[in-house]
Amino acid sequence: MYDFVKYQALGNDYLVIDPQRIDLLGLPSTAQAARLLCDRHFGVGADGILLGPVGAVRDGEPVVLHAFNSDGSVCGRSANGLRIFALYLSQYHQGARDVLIRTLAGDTAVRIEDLDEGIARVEMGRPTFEAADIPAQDLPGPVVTRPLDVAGRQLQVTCLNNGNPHTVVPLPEVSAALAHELGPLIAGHPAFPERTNVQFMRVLDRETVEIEIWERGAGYALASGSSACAAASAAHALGLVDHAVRVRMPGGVFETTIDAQGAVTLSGASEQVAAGFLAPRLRAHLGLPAVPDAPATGTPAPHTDTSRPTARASAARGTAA
Ligand SMILES: N[C@H](CCC[C@H](N)C(=O)O)C(=O)O
Repeated sequence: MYDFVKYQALGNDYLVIDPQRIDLLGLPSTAQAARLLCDRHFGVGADGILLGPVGAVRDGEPVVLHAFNSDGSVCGRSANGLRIFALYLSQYHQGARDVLIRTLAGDTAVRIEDLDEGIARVEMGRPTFEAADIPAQDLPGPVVTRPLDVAGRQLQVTCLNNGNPHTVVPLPEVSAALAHELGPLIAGHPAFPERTNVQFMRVLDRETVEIEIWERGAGYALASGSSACAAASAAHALGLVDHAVRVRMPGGVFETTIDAQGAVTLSGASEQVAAGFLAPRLRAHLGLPAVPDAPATGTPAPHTDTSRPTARASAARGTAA
């Protein structure tokens, strides 16, 4: 069993860690350990960690997943994380094509549509725009087109919660520079007591939006599943798009659908990019016990896992375009 398996979905990367191998929740500081593992200079590097399955996997019962952002904070529900975790289950745990995953934000159904291409669909349900549920304060709910002062600029924002909080800022032009400039100010704005993910959105036509993302707890992101869903939901609530919305991000394109009740699904590819072991010194630094099959000096350990992954998303960038 590996210490971690790394996946990416349009450039949004996650480490999947089996708690039986690395008991992150049992460490004195889970947040600190998650932060170090996600650190791109001193650790392995990722936008977040998917820790699961937590507890036994039983037929007919949801599989429990805990997720962390790269700053060590807890991530309620990650749409890419769920799709990646479903793929991981099918590659390493003989998971079914349809799986129900239990997150802190509730149970979510994921279907693997094409294992070879790594394509999975996640049912994100109906978001809430109510201020109390986002949570957002001093923005009377529903928070649709409300003014928000950000560093002397008055922006019109639409906020929602689809498992985690999002603030969508429709603008005539969006850019990575703008996301870096305003993203952290909105994510940490006092109006959002639990912080917020931020999407700067340009609506291109009734089926297409373009977003730049600043993720709560992870910063600038090339793509994000729940952000794509949030942008589609906000554009739909504003009457700017119809029921099938293509969301373009720097990392590529996701397809979303919104049903008559407002429930959102997202489909797209993800792929495994690496699997490996932590060096013994890093394990020790994290407070983890040594394991017999980890490579001691950087020499790869013999591969003992027979369930070799088969799925690869071909040309993940722009696959769903
Ligand atoms: N990348 C994730 C979203 C992470 C959300 C996280 N930043 C939080 O709000 O805790 C996704 O694909 O949905």
